Amino acid sequence: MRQASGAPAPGSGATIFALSSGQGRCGIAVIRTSGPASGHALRSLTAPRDVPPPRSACLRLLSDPRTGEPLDRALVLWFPGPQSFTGEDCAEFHVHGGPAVVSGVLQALGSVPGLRPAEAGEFTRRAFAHGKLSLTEVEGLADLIHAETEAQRRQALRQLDGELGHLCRSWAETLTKALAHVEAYIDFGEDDNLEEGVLERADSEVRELEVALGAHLRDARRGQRLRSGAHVVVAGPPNAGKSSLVNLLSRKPVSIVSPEPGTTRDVLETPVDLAGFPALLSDTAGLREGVGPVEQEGVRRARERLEQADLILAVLDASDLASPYSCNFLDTVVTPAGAQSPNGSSQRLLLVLNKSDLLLPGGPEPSPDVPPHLLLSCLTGEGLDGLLEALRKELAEVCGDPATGPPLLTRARHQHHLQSCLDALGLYKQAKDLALAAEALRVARGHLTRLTGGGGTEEILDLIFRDFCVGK
Ligand SMILES: Nc1nc2c(ncn2[C@@H]2O[C@H](COP(=O)(O)OP(=O)(O)OP(=O)(O)O)[C@@H](O)[C@H]2O)c(=O)[nH]1
Ligand SMILES: [K+]
Ligand SMILES: [Mg+2]
Repeated sequence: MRQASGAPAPGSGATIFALSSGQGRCGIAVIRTSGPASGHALRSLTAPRDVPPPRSACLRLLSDPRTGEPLDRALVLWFPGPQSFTGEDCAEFHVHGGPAVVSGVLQALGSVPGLRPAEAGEFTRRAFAHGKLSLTEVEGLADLIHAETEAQRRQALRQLDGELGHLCRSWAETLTKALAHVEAYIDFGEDDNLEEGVLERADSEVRELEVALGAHLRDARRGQRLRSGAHVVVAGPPNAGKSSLVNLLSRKPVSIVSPEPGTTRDVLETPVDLAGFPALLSDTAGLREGVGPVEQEGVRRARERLEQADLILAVLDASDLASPYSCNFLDTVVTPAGAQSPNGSSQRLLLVLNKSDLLLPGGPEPSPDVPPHLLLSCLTGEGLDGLLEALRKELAEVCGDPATGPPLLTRARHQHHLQSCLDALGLYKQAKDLALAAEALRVARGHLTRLTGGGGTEEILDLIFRDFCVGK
């Protein structure tokens, strides 16, 4: 059973209607209604004037109830509540997608007593209010509508399927059990009939939960990257072909390419779908010292951007590996990235040797002492498939792979509640008496419940539903 939210949908009672498919000329447009007058609206617009059997499409003539003027011949569907998306009586009109038909049907619906146009996200908000969707599922639905890459779509579908919600509810159950043990001890502590070791059991449940929450919080950055894009920074010495690579990966001429070293100076950012993952790709100035002030500023910005990168795409000219610029780049960027930092993490980096077309066919390996790398020619496109496959693997690490990994925390809100839950568990461990310990467990459980939407405040609901379009 899902948790129904405490908050009723604003204005529930009215029957709402909206165009649910996209705006503009299209083959079929879907208009839907939700609320108690849906059946009446169906009967008012259609001939014959009966509601069709539940959940099956029927062809009907639609006409304006005020004038009797025919509007369209359309498929209509009847979803009596509670077995509908919102949980209320719903009707759908699948009309021909011309603007005149759509506006005619919308105006006709507006003339039916008890009907009014829906606000943004109002259908979903009603579904939430009737316990059809939890808050994390609502967020999954919003993400699904906005998903632009395959990985985002998978992640959103998993969240819509309720995975994160299930996990939170199972964690909340663990806390309920621990709380029951503590309360039993408070009530019957002196009683001989009480099983041995109840408090120890509560302690060990809390410890296991702390480990699970900690692991998810460490993963939180990945879920957010998957929602908003990983930062991939293309860097290398001048003229290595960085801008050529950015243009190749983004499939458009984002950056100026020229034989002149020092062409790119500013950091140029472009959002791209990289092997199914969302990324923000940055082109940067070629790294070299001893040049004019403008280029030097470009180099400073490039270095700054490198520090913030989730993944560095390091580019060298395969035919120019022995040059001082190439050697310096290997020493100052590529080699340090491979080394582990004191906190155990290492900077992710893919090394690409570009301009492979300039190497002699069948010639020797360009440089056996260069760290692991991929060969590529931006000119001929050779090696691009291998690079995309390598990027897919790296980005699956950076963003988390929605095909296999645990459900990700995609929003700061999720992270906040899990962290607060963990903080409350810390208070449980320090509690000086059992009453305080029990209270800490209640606070911890409250955060898990709020994550899935139980007792959500109006402001949070407004924030989440604001992302939706009208008709959803
Ligand atoms: N033969 C060959 N030439 C390439 C290849 N990729 C890029 N070039 C050429 O190399 C030159 C430099 O390319 P850019 O993409 O401007 O290099 P960059 O690293 O962005 O250069 P800066 O912004 O000046 O640091 C241009 O003349 C490109 O046409 C390649 O795969 N093979
Ligand atoms: K150049
Ligand atoms: Mg460039």
